[in-house]
Amino acid sequence: MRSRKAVIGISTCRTSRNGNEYDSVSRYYSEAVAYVSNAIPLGIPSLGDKLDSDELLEQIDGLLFTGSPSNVDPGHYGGAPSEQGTLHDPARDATTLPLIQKALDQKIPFLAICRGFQELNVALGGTLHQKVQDVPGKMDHRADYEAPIAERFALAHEVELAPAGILFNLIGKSKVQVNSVHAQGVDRLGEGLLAEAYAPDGLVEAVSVSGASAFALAVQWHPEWNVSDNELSNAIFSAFGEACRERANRR
Ligand SMILES: N[C@@H](CCC(=O)NCCCC(=O)O)C(=O)O
Repeated sequence: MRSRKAVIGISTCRTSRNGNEYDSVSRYYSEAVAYVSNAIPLGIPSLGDKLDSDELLEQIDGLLFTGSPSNVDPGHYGGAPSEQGTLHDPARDATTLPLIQKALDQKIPFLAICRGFQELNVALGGTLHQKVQDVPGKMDHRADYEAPIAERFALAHEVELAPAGILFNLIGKSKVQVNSVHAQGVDRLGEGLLAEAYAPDGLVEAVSVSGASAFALAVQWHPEWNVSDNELSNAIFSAFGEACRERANRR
């Protein structure tokens, strides 16, 4: 019997333009899912508790939680109120934070990237530095938003992969270069999260979920960018796609 392609739900960001509101996702995530994970990408509207997530999760084989310029509202982790003018996305928070816990409970494979990595940490009770660059001893992990996108997502610093971790086992290397487009970062790790990679300043840059029954990996950097030209990025989306395909062919 022909093996069925997996369907992978992708988080969306609520954005406003010309008085209208959109649920949007960057094409780089959709393309990485379609071309490297070899799956069907499907945007999940940020409908919060109006989304029938139980019904949705019965019809998909994996979840991708994407990056976003917006910040997780610090109210979700007991953080101080954000600086005036900070971009938030309450519709996205209300959709992804409960969905992450359901994915873990229902053993649905997921990959979380940048904001998605931070959402996983918060969903499991962890906290965030709101401005990593202002934390003594930490690097500035931001990118220049005025620069062309290829510069914004260029490789920026090294990360060290945890020995015998998921990422190390994917490529058999202990150090790799990654891009860096974030101002927030993990402060206290959420319950059950295992550090998979560290930046030179000690910031946790990737995690997995201890005892997870399905693929559950989150990275602070952007493997969807130049996914085919980067060994680790390609391995991440390939392994994620395989995990989702296995679920698809069990369903
Ligand atoms: N806003 C958070 C999360 C950062 C993040 O997801 N960056 C990727 C942005 C991609 C894009 O510009 O579309 C933080 O600053 O840490």
